[in-house]
Amino acid sequence: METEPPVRHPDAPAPGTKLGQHYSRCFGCGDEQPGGLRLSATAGEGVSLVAEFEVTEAHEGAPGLAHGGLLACAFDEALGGANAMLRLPAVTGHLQTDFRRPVPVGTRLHITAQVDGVAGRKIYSSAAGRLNGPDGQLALHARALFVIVDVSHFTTHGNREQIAKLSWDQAARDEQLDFNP
Ligand SMILES: CCCCCCCCCC(=O)SCCNC(=O)CCNC(=O)[C@H](O)C(C)(C)COP(=O)(O)OP(=O)(O)OC[C@H]1O[C@@H](n2cnc3c(N)ncnc32)[C@H](O)[C@@H]1OP(=O)(O)O
Repeated sequence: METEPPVRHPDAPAPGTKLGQHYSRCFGCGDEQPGGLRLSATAGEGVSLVAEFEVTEAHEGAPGLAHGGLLACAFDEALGGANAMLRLPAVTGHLQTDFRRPVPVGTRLHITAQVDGVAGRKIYSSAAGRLNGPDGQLALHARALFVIVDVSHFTTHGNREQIAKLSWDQAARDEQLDFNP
């Protein structure tokens, strides 16, 4: 697949900027979602971000170990967040996760996510997850394809009332995402 290098949007949040939750009920980042991951993300260099979340008992699969599906969710969220550097609304088309090491409850999972290339509406991304910090043991690796969509994707298929409550302009002022409700 021929891709173009991703181009960081001139209005993308500066490296080091903490990205706010894009929707308070988002399972990945929202603070009003019981048992949610509450993943916090920071803009990285280029078209990338760094994200972290703490694995709790709410995220267990086997006793004391994270559920793989929830870990994949964290990667979906982090990889989706990297699209903020392009400032293009996009949804996950394909997500592939390699689970290399178990992730115990109490781990702070450190994720680096980046956009690798763009081909038309297709955004190709990858991410790595390490245990308890950027120098920790590699536990997961993921690749994803996001497809750029019009905002009408969300208003047509989603909850229009909830979407109307989102303050898109305020979000933009706060340098948060103004898409992917
Ligand atoms: C800080 C946080 C920031 C925000 C984080 C958000 C994280 C969460 C992100 C999500 O979880 S989004 C929710 C999960 N994803 C979805 O619900 C998407 C459901 N799927 C769809 O709505 C449609 O299938 C989709 C919009 C993805 C594509 O439909 P379209 O009719 O618009 O496009 P089309 O099917 O023509 O595909 C466009 C291109 O993408 C390709 N494509 C689409 N899906 C693909 C797929 N699954 N695998 C490979 N290629 C795929 C397709 O082949 C085509 O390639 P070409 O341009 O080369 O012809």
